[in-house]
Amino acid sequence: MTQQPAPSRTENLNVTGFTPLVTPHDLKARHALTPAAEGVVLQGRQAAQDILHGRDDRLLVVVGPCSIHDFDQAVEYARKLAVLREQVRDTLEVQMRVYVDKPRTTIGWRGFLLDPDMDGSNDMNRGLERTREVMLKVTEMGLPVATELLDPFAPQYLFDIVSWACLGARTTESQTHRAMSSAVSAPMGFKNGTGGGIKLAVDAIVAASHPHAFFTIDDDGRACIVHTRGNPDGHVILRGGRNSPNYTPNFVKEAADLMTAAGLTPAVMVDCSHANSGSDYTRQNLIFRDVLHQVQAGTKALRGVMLESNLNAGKQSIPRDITQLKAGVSVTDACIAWDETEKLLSEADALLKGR
Ligand SMILES: O=C[C@H](O)[C@H](O)COP(=O)(O)O
Ligand SMILES: C=C(OP(=O)(O)O)C(=O)O
Repeated sequence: MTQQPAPSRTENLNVTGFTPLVTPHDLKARHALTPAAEGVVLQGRQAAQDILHGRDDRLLVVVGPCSIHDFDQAVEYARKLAVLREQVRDTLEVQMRVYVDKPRTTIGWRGFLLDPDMDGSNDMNRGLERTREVMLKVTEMGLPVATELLDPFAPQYLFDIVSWACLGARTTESQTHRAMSSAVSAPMGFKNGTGGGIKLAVDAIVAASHPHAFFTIDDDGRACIVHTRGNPDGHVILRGGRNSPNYTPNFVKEAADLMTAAGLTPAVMVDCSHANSGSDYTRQNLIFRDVLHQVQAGTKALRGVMLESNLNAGKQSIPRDITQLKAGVSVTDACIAWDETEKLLSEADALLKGR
């Protein structure tokens, strides 16, 4: 039940209501991590850590929809990706983008976690429930879950299921998000800023690798101070900037050099979408192939690649009547289709086997 704020002349002037949220404990009790799912989470984290620290020379591939908006379609995608993951596992560690909390340039739909009914009702209790269910389902198929860390309380509800996480271009410089990253149990990628700044991503990795204390909630939903150890598994994600893409060898070297200068093991992932593709999904394959050639040429710092992919290609705007949505098509950034995804990952596998 949403409650109106108490009348005051100085606070809550722009607040229209407070709705209680389920506690992390209750949600996890209803949708518990099974031993099989826990095994997948731990193996996914270990594989990503080994790749990022150079103990495993496979390529970490974070691939999947720009955003999840339909439970069944996400599961259908995961079913296909789980099969492909097994086929290419000698050369690629494939993890699925299960992105549910979307940062926006200005305004727009905020994702399955915050508005699962896509109608502005913002039923976040249902969003938490459905997100936990979909993440568990994907993991139980043997597929590690990769996601973006955005809402400050969301990790308490979901991150026991996450194998890899990242800070997006709009939050890499945020103190709150850097401190939150220091608590995350999974390896974390840090995107360069929307302006193209790579140094700020390296600064974020350094910040997140140190202990912090910050405001959050505990498992019982009580406000608390959390004290963290620091996250030792940070890496840079090059996603392009306002003025140019940044997937080419000179930018990969710049990122690696900045990491080395900061005392970090150089570890770089290239995002084939966003400003690297100029948001044109038909260009993702060009960037992906360029990354493969850099890896093949021996660029050790290049350890990962990200693709935005869905069942079907392109994107659609969200219609007023959501029953009119086209199945398997992104409602945020445009994605490559499943067939192209399968082709690109198989091609990468064949190429890297020949190394
Ligand atoms: O990946 C998604 C988008 O690039 C990011 O969330 C910003 O989206 P917007 O510019 O459509 O708001
Ligand atoms: C929002 C995303 O990317 P970026 O932060 O690079 O815009 C994303 O990967 O979904």
